[in-house]
Amino acid sequence: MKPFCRDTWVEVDLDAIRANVETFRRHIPEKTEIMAVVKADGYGHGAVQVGREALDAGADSLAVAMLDEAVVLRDAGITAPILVLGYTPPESVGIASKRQVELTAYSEAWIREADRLLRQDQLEPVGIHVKADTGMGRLGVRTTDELLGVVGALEESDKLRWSGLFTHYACADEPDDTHVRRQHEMFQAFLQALLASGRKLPKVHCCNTAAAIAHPEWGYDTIRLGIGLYGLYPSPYMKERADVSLIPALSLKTRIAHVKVAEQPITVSYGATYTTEPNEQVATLPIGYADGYSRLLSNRGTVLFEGSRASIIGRVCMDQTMVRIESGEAEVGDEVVLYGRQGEEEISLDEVAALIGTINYEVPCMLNYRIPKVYMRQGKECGVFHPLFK
Ligand SMILES: Cc1ncc(COP(=O)(O)O)cc1O
Repeated sequence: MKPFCRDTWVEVDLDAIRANVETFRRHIPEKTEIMAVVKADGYGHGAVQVGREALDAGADSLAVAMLDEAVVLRDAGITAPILVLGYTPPESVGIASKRQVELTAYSEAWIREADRLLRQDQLEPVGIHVKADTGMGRLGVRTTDELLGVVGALEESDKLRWSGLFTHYACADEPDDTHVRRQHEMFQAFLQALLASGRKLPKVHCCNTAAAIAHPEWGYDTIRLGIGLYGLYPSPYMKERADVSLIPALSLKTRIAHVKVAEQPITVSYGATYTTEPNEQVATLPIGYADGYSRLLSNRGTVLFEGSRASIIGRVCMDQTMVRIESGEAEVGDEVVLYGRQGEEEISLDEVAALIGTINYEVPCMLNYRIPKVYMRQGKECGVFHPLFK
């Protein structure tokens, strides 16, 4: 008995996750570790399941965006090092201490407040990765003086351990490498300033997927592997370079809920924006924009039925989508692929992203709590997780 009642599901191929980790393991220097980035519920693939698979496949640590995501991983029994990449309010530092999760910091005031709270509550020390803003314009120290001030404040605290130093590249996935090289030079200058001050460096990291592909020699102590872990390339340019061969891990599937043949023309969906030709086969699929399947695909997207494309007709609804079956006889219960492969055909996340005017990162992240995740290994189901029932 399936643990879910609507025949729409995400399928995650854990063999692909494993293969992608192994691909990057071979691509980067032997001394460089892999930090698997599983924020945003594993880019929509399931943070716990993907995190476990990545660690088992050779990743050394995990990274998330916020402390809450780290707590979910700890509650699931994951004991590997976890770094929170984003901002954590200082009043939450006690949770990081109790769950032994490392945090990102870049402000002296934050360091001093976090130190005060940890001392006040007599809690265990917390590992801190100092972030440098070398050109992302998001979080981080921007000058050597700021950096030395933050590191100095950490050294004065016996409740905060200086565990890392990192930066994030804004344009590593672009053909023109001027910006990323300028960022890397600035990061190297920060490292030199710290060494010149007589300090030993903690764990140093700067590479996201794109930088890891294009500049594996910049790996330092670890890369932060996000989109590549899921078998997706950071940009069309990076896909063309093809320095590494990645296997997409996610498919989105459903089963036909209703079929009709419109002998006479009928209009389809809200706004009656589509009128059928005589005798068109119209199938209704139990998925809509409330699942994170974009309404921008209305009258534009396609799905796969019996290995062929079927066009989305009319507007994508909150819970349902209609398609025109172009070949074959559709029946209720027949499987349809919305993202992924069926036979020789494939609807990639890159294609869907281009259709709706975004990047491949966003497409799986949009899929939400209403869609259960089915995990596959060697072509067989090995687990199901339904956020609705957790
Ligand atoms: C700070 C930080 N680091 C790393 C990543 C992963 O990037 P990719 O998904 O492009 O690999 C994201 C991020 O926000």
